[in-house]
Amino acid sequence: MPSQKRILVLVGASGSGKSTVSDLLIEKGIPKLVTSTTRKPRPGEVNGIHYHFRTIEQMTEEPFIEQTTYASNIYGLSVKEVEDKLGKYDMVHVTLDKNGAKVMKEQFPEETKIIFFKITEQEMAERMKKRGDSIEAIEHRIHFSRSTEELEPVENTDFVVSHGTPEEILHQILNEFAS
Ligand SMILES: Nc1nc2c(ncn2[C@@H]2O[C@H](COP(=O)(O)OP(=O)(O)O)[C@@H](O)[C@H]2O)c(=O)[nH]1
Ligand SMILES: Nc1ncnc2c1ncn2[C@@H]1O[C@H](COP(=O)(O)OP(=O)(O)O)[C@@H](O)[C@H]1O
Repeated sequence: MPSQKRILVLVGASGSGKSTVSDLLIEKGIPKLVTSTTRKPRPGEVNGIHYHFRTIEQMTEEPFIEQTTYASNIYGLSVKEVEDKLGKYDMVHVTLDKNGAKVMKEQFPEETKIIFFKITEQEMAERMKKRGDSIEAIEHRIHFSRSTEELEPVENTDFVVSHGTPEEILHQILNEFAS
């Protein structure tokens, strides 16, 4: 029998709107798989809600489905997070880079739906500026996304979102996957 469970994987460059849409999905009752990172919290980010903020040592202390290094920080999705939330809910979402999306498609081929947030380099810079990122952080991220072709859709993308307000994008996603 086909699995009824769904994992919506949000992928896109820095500033493409993943976190904004993630917050709206949570409001709609579609919980987030909270990943772990060694990155420092941004203003307003809460430990356990936006990320589990960890030291490098702590990233070796539990099993992970996958880990990636992105712009000099380590990120990872723990086995516990997936087991706990997928056990409780039919649909969850998670924000990952392209490496993480690939692993999820391999590990959970039936459940995983990859949603790619398309954005131009100019929009990316403007959005990060609006979010309050420093010039150094913006330049570092842009350089990184050029070198990793992050602005190009990832392999096995199921759905591409590009234009619209965060609310419009939310509705596109719900129409596609929550009906
Ligand atoms: N593979 C993988 N990627 C992650 C994980 N957690 C977050 N990411 C991705 O890491 C990248 C950097 O995230 P973040 O530092 O929050 O920066 P942002 O994209 O500017 O919001 C984004 O592409 C996230 O989707 C994870 O556990 N595994
Ligand atoms: N669809 C959108 N249109 C215009 N601005 C947006 C949109 N989505 C997000 N933003 C703004 O762009 C900035 C970066 O968004 P964010 O969700 O933090 O991106 P990401 O998580 O992909 O790095 C924020 O200031 C946010 O308010």
